[in-house]
Amino acid sequence: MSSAALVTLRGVSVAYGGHVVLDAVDLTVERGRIVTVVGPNGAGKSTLLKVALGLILPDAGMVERPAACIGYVPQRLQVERILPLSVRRFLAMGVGQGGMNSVLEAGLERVGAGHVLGRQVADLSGGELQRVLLARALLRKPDLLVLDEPVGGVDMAGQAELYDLIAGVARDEGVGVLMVSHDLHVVMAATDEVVCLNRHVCCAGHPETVSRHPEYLALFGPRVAGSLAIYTHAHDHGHSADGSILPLDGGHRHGPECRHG
Ligand SMILES: Nc1ncnc2c1ncn2[C@@H]1O[C@H](COP(=O)(O)OP(=O)(O)OP(=O)(O)O)[C@@H](O)[C@H]1O
Repeated sequence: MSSAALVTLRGVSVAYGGHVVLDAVDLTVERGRIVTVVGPNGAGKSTLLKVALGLILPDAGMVERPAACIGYVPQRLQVERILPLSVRRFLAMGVGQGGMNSVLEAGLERVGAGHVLGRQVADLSGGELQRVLLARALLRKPDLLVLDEPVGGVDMAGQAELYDLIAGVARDEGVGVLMVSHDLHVVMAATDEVVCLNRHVCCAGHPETVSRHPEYLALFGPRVAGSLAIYTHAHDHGHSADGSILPLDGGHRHGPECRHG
């Protein structure tokens, strides 16, 4: 495993009741890199993220997770709708010590949701909730962000803003990002590597290369795939010529509060 790796999966397989949903999957997320997993419904994308997070143990293969702190935005939040829980409290629970109002407010401002601090989580719109979840993940100051369709329910302008924010966090703070997305058009512009998953890894690599791969074309069709190239652009994430990136200092720390500094 490279010294910049935050999480590495090798030969990971998962089956539910004898039904294989992940088959010999390899994946690495390095510091400062954005890896986006695409694939049809039921392809195993969320399962893959949960394996990377350690929430599901694989039936075969291995997972190494040297990331010190992980921020996770799940696909769906299981909030008890009748449980009174303010956004302020919800964010404070996520960051533990140091959850001062001003810090929480700044965290919300960053994702364009400064106005919801005093609201109840249950009353948020879908797009507002996604922004709050992203703010909560970022407030932890993670070195690895795991995002399962992070902009679901967010309007188009907001989606582009949030993907820009995610790209900035990777570029400027060296955070590694593992993300699932259906927003293929938008996501291509904020991705270093695309992993096309359909139980197994069909193809993986630079967005433009993947968008021309026969297996990718077979899955998504030439119409979707053809339009992707328009949205791809080169990245300047400060990688060295051989693609290697800054090494990560070790340490393995989980739990609600992993804010550094
Ligand atoms: N706990 C579980 N028990 C049994 N089957 C499961 C379980 N979780 C997921 N599955 C099945 O595993 C397969 C992969 O599910 P997963 O949620 O990983 O797919 P996905 O690619 O994220 O799908 P989507 O794009 O629809 O969110 C699906 O067929 C799903 O029904």
